[in-house]
Order: sequence, then C-alpha cells, then structure tokens
Amino acid sequence: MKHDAHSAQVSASPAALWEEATRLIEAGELRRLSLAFARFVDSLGPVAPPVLLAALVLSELEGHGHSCLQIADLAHDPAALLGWTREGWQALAGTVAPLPKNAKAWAAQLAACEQVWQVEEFDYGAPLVFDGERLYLRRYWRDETLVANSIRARAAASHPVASHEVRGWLDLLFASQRAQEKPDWQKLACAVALRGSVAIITGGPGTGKTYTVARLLALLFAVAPDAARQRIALAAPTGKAAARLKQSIDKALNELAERVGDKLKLRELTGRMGAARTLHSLLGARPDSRAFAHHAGNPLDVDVLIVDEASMVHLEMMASLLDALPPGATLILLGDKDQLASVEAGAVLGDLCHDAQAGGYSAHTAAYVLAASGEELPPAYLGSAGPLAQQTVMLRHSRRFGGPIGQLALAVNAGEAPAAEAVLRGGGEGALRWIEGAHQHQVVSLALAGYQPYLELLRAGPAGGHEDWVRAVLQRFEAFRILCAVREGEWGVSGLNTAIEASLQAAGLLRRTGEWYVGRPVMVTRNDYGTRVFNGDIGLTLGDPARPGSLRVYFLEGDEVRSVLATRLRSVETAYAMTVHKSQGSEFRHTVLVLPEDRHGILTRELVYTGITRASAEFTLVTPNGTVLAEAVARRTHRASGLRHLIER
Ligand SMILES: Nc1ncnc2c1ncn2[C@@H]1O[C@H](COP(=O)(O)OP(=O)(O)OP(=O)(O)O)[C@@H](O)[C@H]1O
Repeated sequence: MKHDAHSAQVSASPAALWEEATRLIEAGELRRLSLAFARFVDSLGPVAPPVLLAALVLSELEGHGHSCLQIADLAHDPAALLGWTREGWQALAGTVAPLPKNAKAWAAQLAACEQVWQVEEFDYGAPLVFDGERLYLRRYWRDETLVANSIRARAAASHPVASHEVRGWLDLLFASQRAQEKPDWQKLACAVALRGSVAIITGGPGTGKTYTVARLLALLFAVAPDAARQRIALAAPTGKAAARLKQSIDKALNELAERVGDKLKLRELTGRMGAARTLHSLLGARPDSRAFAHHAGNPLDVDVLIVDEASMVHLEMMASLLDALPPGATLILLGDKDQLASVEAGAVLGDLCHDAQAGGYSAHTAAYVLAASGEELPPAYLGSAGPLAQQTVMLRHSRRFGGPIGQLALAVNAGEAPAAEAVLRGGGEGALRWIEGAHQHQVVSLALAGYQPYLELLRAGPAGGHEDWVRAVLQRFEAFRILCAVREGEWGVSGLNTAIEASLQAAGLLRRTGEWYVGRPVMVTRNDYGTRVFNGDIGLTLGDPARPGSLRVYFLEGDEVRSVLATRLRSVETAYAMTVHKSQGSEFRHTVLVLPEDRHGILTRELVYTGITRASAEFTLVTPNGTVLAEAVARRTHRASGLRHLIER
C-alpha cells in the first residue's frame, strides 16, 4: 500500500476538471478518449486530482504521437505539446490547483499514487507507469522496454568476421563504383551490418539504401557457411513499399549477377528469395485482433530480415516485430530518419538514428571497417557513441536527387528557410514552382492538368489487351499527386477531393454516376485480409470487361495488376488528394504539396521534407501566404519518448 503524501488532495473532487475537459471536447480541443481514460483511473480508487490531470494529458499526448509524458514538460508548460494556447492549459490546470510546484514535486505525487506503478517497485498492475522522469500508459512502457532491450542485446552481439575474406568480396561487389566522395558509405555499411545482429542503414531518397542492401545480401550469401539454408525475408510497412523493395532488390541482384558471373551464384539467391511482404502479413495478422500469429513463443522462421521504409514503423509494430524475431536472426532496418514519423505513437527510427548524422564511431569500429572494407572513416565521424551507433550507417550521397528538388530538400532538412525559398523562387529550370497567396481553385486547376493524361487514356479505352491498358492508366495516374498536410477544410484532403471531383466532372473529364464511377481513384483505409487490400493501397475504378456494367478497383503491385470488385471494398476514400503521411514510400513524377495556414502547429520540417522528396521530376508548393513555409521549416517534430534513454541505460 502506498501512502499518499497529499491525502487532502485525494479527497478533493475532480468535478471541475471533468467539467473543463468536457468543454474542451466540445470545442474540439480534446479527445473524448482522454477524458474517459482519466475517469477510468479515477474509478479505480482515490487519486489526487493533479494525477488525474496528468493521466488526461498523457492520453491526449498519445493521440499526438508521444509515447510518454516527460514530467519536466508537465511541470514546465505542456501547452505547446498539446497544441493549445497557454490560457487554455491554465484554465484546465487551474481546476486542480494547487499543482505540484516543480518536476520533483510532481514526481513525489505520482510516486505516491496507487494507480501509478513506479518502475522497479512491486508491480501490482497499475494502469500508469512512472520511471522517475516519464509517465507512461502501461502498453507503451511495455513496448518501449521490449524494443530497447531487444535492440540493445542485438547491438551488443557481434558475429565473428573473417575481415580479409569480406574485404575480397566487398571489393568485387563494389568493383564498378565510380570515383566518388570518400569514404564509400555503402561499402562500409555492408561491413558494419555483417558483424552484428542489427544494422540500420539510413539516408535520403536515392542514396542507395536498396542498392546497398542488395550487395549486403550478396555478401551474406558469399560468406555464409551454409548459404543454401539461409532464410531471408523482405518486408515493409505497406504493400506498395514491399513491392518496390522486392523490385529494386531483384533488379540490383540481377545486374550484380551479370557482373560477377560464376564467382558467386547469385541467381540461386534471387531464386530462393520470396516476395516482400507487409509487416502485418509477415507477422501473421489476424482479423479483429491486435495479436499476431508470430511472437516470442512462435518466432519467425528467418535468419535475415530486411525492413524497408522503417520510418513508418510505429512503436507497437516495432515491438511486435522484435518480439517475433529469433534472437540469432539479423535485422536490417532501411529508411530515411528525417521523414515524418508514423501516425501512431513513437518515432522509432528517429530515436534509433540519434547519432547517425554525427557518426560517433569508436576506434574499434574504425579499425574493423578499414580491415573489412578498405574504407577509412574520416576523423570527423569518430567518437564514442553507444553500441547501436556503431551498427548504424548514414548514406550521404544521393544518386538521383542532386538537382533542384534535391537542393530544396536539403535546405528544408537543414532548417534553412531562406535558402529553401531562394531555391523555390529560382524555379529549378522548370522543376520547381511556388504558388503563394493561393486560392483553392489554383490547386484544382493543377489537379485538372495533372490528372488529364490518365483520364484521356481511360476515355480512349484499350487499344490492345485490357491488362496492358489498365497498367498504363494506373501508371499515368501514379505520375501526379496532390499531397495535403491536413484532412479537413478547403486545404485538406476531403475539401480538395470534393472540389477536384466536381471540377473534373464539369470539365467533362469524368462522368460521376454515383459513389463508384469509372476513373475514381481510391485509397484503402483499413487492412482487409479477405480481399487482400491493405491500408494505404491506391487503386483506380474501371469497368470489368468480363461483366459489363460492373466496376472493379485495379491495383498495381510492381508490374502486376490485380483487381477487386468495387462493392467489396468497404473502407476506402477518394484519392485525388491524400495526406503526406499516407504518401510515404511512394514517388510521383509531379508532386503538389498544399500547406494550409497553420493554426495548430501541425506543419513541421519533417512534413515538408517528406512532401518534397515524393517528387521525382517536378515539385509545386501551394501556400495561402508567404510565411507558412518558413514557419513549418522552423518547427521540428518533437515526440516524447524514453527509447534512447532505455537503450543507453
Ligand atoms: N554506388 C552506386 N553506383 C551506381 N548506381 C547507384 C549506386 N547507388 C545507388 N545507385 C543507383 O541510384 C538509384 C537509387 O538507389 P536506391 O533505389 O538504392 O536508393 P534508395 O536510397 O533505396 O532510394 P529510396 O529512398 O527512394 O528508396 C538506383 O537507380 C541505383 O541503382
């Protein structure tokens, strides 16, 4: 039994807190769930009202992607984290006054509460967990601890490596490398990944993450004592990203096979590697359950697991993945650490890549890398970062992103708003455009021009085979996209989709006959194992040649076309415009990024960077005024998490 240090407060009523919270819900400032959670904590027994306030804030922050609540933030001023005004926070906090005066006093009050489990004390199943600095919902504490323990153990594990042999293979695999900046981070990454049970290869678009991992697979194949038995799995958070990963790896391995010839039987490796899968499917997701078929008690049957687009993997998924991965297997995470974190709580890749930019490589790593790859780590990247940093390599040279779009992305990523604006205003030889002080009709006009090619091909109908035509229509549709930062309002996904649909209809480019019509692009919003469509998949509605009058939605997976009867798709939305979040893992020839006026502090550098890097040839920025871009670039995503702390413990 804990002794509540503030028994007077425990007997105080939280009625005023509930009342103010209800007002905030009605004003759209607070989730109903957050109040319900605080009330649930209250129902378990006497709890001091400030702890109920902390529970409410914690739950609200979970909705903003934070996996915990830092007590220092709570004591200081959580208004900014919540996206509220200072006055809004004070009105709520005032209902439970007096609040603990500082972080120490908050810690004492939390530690004294029956409904808070203080880590390392006896665990009697309280819903809140407090580690001395951070307050957690129990579920997130469990996930962060699992991820930290597993990553720490994997980073510490080291596999014996015959450096001389590895050097020989790496020289062969990277033999065609043109003279370029030194060191060759790609080659170095392969050496680093080979020696451990975890490796992270991060880098911006086109820096060769997939190119590198294909060579790593070849290297693993070359040095494995029993290569024929090695089980390799490829996975990504979305179906599209998985298909892209497989396609790129196959391409890279086939090119490599041509080049190395008989020295390494790479065709054997490609032949044995199965399709890339979504993480959900790899782990054995089951309808209507959060639990997966694979877990520590029934681990995955793999030796090497490659996960692409790892920035999209949220905390809970990473915990499930690590739980299901056998301790002896090697995990390779690929992704761009600077991209938007997942919608769900956690910023796992960002946390894991904390030292990636600086390197922080130890003398031991430098010596190993030199012996195994012949690459010398420059002194600027040497240091004394922890074991995970020794297994992390950032690729720094983009192969297909050096032009104006790349320059813009670099400036945004570096937080240099004036430089970004100058690049944009320079126009990048037609590759860049900025529409400032824009009106919605300008976005609609861009959409009309951008979608015309697929709609024209659609109207022309198949000249040859139906499937070839469908593939061509889908490819044209995939060449252009409107990306939004928000869902609602005239600058959001829903407002723009309605406006674009209406204007395409008015222009005679499509004939809307009801909810489903020929040409309607849709995005799947929920995994459906029955029809094998997954959250984020995008398809186009077209006629079914076998059943005139009936509509099917066609999806492109790599070069494969597959289709589902439109009426069988339950959770979909129209997709002329989509969120930047959902666009991760995709690339469009021309990308239009629409930023609204920022009332809630939701526009961040990571969001703008992710939007820009979706464009392969042309990028258009649309803003309602000239300041939105600079404000967004100045704001970094901050997600409270204890992951780094737990890993480095
Ligand atoms: N060292 C290299 N030498 C020659 N070509 C390379 C090299 N590294 C990468 N490339 C080429 O650059 C292009 C981009 O590489 P890759 O697709 O591997 O990058 P990525 O980082 O995985 O990109 P994304 O983030 O878009 O998935 C590919 O065409 C690839 O073949």
